[in-house]
Amino acid sequence: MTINIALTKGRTEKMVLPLLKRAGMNIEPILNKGRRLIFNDDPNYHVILAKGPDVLTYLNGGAMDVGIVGSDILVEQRNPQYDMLDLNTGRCHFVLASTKDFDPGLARRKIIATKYPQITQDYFNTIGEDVEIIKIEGSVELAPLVGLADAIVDIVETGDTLRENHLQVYAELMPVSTHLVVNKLALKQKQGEIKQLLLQLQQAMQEAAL
Ligand SMILES: Nc1ncnc2c1ncn2[C@@H]1O[C@H](COP(=O)(O)OP(=O)(O)OP(=O)(O)O)[C@@H](O)[C@H]1O
Ligand SMILES: O=P(O)(O)OC[C@H]1O[C@H](OP(=O)(O)OP(=O)(O)O)[C@H](O)[C@@H]1O
Repeated sequence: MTINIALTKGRTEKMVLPLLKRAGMNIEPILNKGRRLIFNDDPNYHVILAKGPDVLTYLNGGAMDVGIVGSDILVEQRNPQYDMLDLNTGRCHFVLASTKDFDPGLARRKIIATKYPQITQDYFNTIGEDVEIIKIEGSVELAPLVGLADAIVDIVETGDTLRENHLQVYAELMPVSTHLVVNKLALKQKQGEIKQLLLQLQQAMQEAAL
């Protein structure tokens, strides 16, 4: 049976494709995709390219069997499917960051800007602090610089974006990496095929580490 895979397009796609190739998938059509979004060339694997948050929507709706998506999105959306494998790519982490003059002990209720309101709420619940959260869609680093927020919760990889915008880290939250998730029903119906894919990916990861 064909496995239907929803792959997060953009950054995740670029990082994961070499691993999928190593695992035996023909990634040429995706590399030369133009504006195509569906790849049915291989009878074993059909691949769609979607935005990260939508990858889970396709899985939850039963339209896709397998999703390849960042753990940031899995945590933010409270992923109800099976988280089967950490693909060990897309490694970065969440931080609380702000300008150098930010006072973490500020007496009033802080305003925090983020693309990830749930993760931010969870963090401040854990440390027992009540904050106002403003949802931002991108370039979150702008918010404390222009006075929209006191601080941000965002992803950091190299730290270049923080550095070049004169922001600093005040707390490290949690690590992030790309994961493979499987729709619960699909795992029952296509158990053999999905286990085989997991095995191939694990082997490919081991080879890549050598
Ligand atoms: N700086 C980073 N370094 C490594 N991985 C990252 C970084 N930023 C985000 N990621 C991971 O890559 C996934 C996709 O990144 P992101 O949401 O930035 O999309 P994108 O491909 O840049 O496209 P767009 O910003 O247009 O939505 C995230 O869900 C996260 O898991
Ligand atoms: O530590 P760095 O290596 O600089 O990476 C961190 C940046 O990468 C992500 O943004 P992205 O490039 O996805 O753009 P966005 O602001 O539109 O989300 C993240 O939100 C940071 O802004």
